[in-house]
Amino acid sequence: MTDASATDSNSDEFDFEHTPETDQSFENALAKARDGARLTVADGIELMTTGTDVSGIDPVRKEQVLEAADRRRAEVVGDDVTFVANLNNNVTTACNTGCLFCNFKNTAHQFESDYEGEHTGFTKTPTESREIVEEALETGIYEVTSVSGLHPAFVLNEEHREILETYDDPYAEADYKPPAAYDKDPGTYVEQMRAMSVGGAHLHSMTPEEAYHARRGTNWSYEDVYRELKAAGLSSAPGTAAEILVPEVREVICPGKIGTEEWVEGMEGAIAAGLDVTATIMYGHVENEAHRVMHLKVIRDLQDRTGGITEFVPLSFVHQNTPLYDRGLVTGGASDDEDELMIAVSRLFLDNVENIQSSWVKFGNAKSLKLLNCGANDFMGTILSEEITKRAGGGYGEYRSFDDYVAMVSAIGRPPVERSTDYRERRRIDPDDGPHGPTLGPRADGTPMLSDRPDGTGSTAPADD
Ligand SMILES: C[S@@+](CC[C@H](N)C(=O)[O-])C[C@H]1O[C@@H](n2cnc3c(N)ncnc32)[C@H](O)[C@@H]1O
Ligand SMILES: Nc1c(NC[C@H](O)[C@H](O)[C@H](O)CO)[nH]c(=O)[nH]c1=O
Ligand SMILES: N[C@@H](Cc1ccc(O)cc1)C(=O)O
Ligand code: SF4
Repeated sequence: MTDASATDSNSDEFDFEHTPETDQSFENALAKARDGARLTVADGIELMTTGTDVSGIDPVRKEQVLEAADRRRAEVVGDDVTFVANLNNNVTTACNTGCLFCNFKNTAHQFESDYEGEHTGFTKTPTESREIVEEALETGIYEVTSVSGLHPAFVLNEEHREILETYDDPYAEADYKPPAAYDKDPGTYVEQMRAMSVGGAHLHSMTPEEAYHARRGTNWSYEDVYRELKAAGLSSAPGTAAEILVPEVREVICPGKIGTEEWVEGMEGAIAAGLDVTATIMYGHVENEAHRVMHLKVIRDLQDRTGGITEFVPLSFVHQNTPLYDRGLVTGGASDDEDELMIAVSRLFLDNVENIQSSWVKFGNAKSLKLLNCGANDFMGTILSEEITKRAGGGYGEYRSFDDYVAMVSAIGRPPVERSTDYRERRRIDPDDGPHGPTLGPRADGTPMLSDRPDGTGSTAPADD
């Protein structure tokens, strides 16, 4: 068996049980993919590696996989390229979980009132979150995505706080410290949900990891927690915190995070509470292709059981400023070939998930457009602000206007389509009838976004590539 692993990491060091080796042949796997047959994990590994019988990525085979995925995309969702008018609002960077791929967080002790050093993190009160959303609503956005660090003062509600305060040593036992210990109070999760679900905006928030934090130290079910959040204004939940849903990889990159089974339990709880969810994979670090496909299997099984996943988002690891890179555990992120195959095999393997996203914040304009021809059909959203990728060293900017979107999508000959978060509402945009602005939200009247940004940057996307 040759080394078919293409990941730019020192993965030999990890001595993983799962390696990209199969008894299947690439040709068989490709034939099954072309026929629309359900793929096994072995099939997926063959496609992801372009065959475990060859070393590295075979360019001819890669094109065959991409073509099969592009064709499947056209059959399943047609040619439309969808995107959403949204705002990203991260509430706090305080977090003690210590994931080694993450440079978004700042350890929470730095936020304590008596801390004397400097740090670059932030916490927003519910009132501040509301003001940020209110201001963004004026640009026509109709979705707020909010993911945050697990601040020790964050609790679901006052009842949760009372339970945590009964512990002898709440910080050691349940990562809880009262707001009085900190410079700034993030309030409760319920208060933040109420604050951000203003003006008819769709609130997309509370990853399974955040939901875990919102029930820590209690025996509450994920479903009950998500019900409470939904009653406070939550509309759907992001399936991040997934990273790679294989225990031997999580042990290396995020030993402090919930495990694979608990992530699945969290997602099922959200769906049982009546929320749509998304699902993600964060790849291109220490994992190999077998892990990537095993992850896809976890997602496909979850979708078979629930039908609750609206989209799948492959997030390519941004390595520059992360502990994984600093400590020499990886030497870079995924290659272009790996990004293309990740999107294509997601499309082919996830036969029960309609929408596959190409994320410009991770790939930049040129590559994310290419990926729309490798199996992806969704092109993310305007976001207006971005901290996670930026702090990790990503350089593709923090927003795209509708004019940017229409220009980019038209340039590859596909129809630009504005969508709601749940994909139920759609509007095809006439590229010749500009300037373009969102129309689906309560305050979205078609006025172009970002024409009067306070920093004067206007609506031009950064020239990233
Ligand atoms: C930063 S966390 C915030 C929400 C919450 N703390 C959690 O972990 O679910 C959101 C996601 O960002 C992604 N992320 C973090 N650092 C990244 C990096 N360097 N490259 C790519 N994605 C990253 C991970 O997939 C992570 O689950
Ligand atoms: N809403 C989407 C985002 N938002 C930005 C993220 O919250 C985040 O900052 C970053 O992606 C961290 O991994 N990003 C997407 O890639 N896709 C979305 O739909
Ligand atoms: N990792 C990102 C990206 C993302 C957000 C929302 C999604 O539905 C999908 C992906 C986040 O946690 O915010
Ligand atoms: S990924 Fe989330 S949980 Fe992990 S350190 Fe970053 S903010 Fe904290």
